[in-house]
Amino acid sequence: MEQNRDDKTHALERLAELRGSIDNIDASLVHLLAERFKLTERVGELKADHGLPPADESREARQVARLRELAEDSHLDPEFAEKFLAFIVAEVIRRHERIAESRES
Ligand SMILES: O=C(O)C(=O)C[C@]1(C(=O)O)C=C[C@@H](O)C=C1
Repeated sequence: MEQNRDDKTHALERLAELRGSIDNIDASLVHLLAERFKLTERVGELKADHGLPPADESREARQVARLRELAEDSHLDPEFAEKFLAFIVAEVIRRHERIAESRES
């Protein structure tokens, strides 16, 4: 009984420790994403100013191939890495389109 309580206390301590590290990683992800969106904002402005299309499928294909390889090397599911990139890129394209529209009006 006493042993069970010790085990559980230990497990809860370990859980809090792991969650602390997860929180740090989540913070890094948010910071990295914010930096990425700052850069893509500049890309969107450049594209709009020079009449370039918001999306570039050949660039995306190269990014997907590269990320899938990196994911495999890091033991991350490449399907997940691809979906994650697609989710971000879709939002970037939406923002590029908005910038282009605002230049037109
Ligand atoms: O590199 C570009 O041309 C971008 O607009 C950036 C970006 C990206 O988020 O990485 C977004 C849209 C394009 O289809 C390809 C890549």
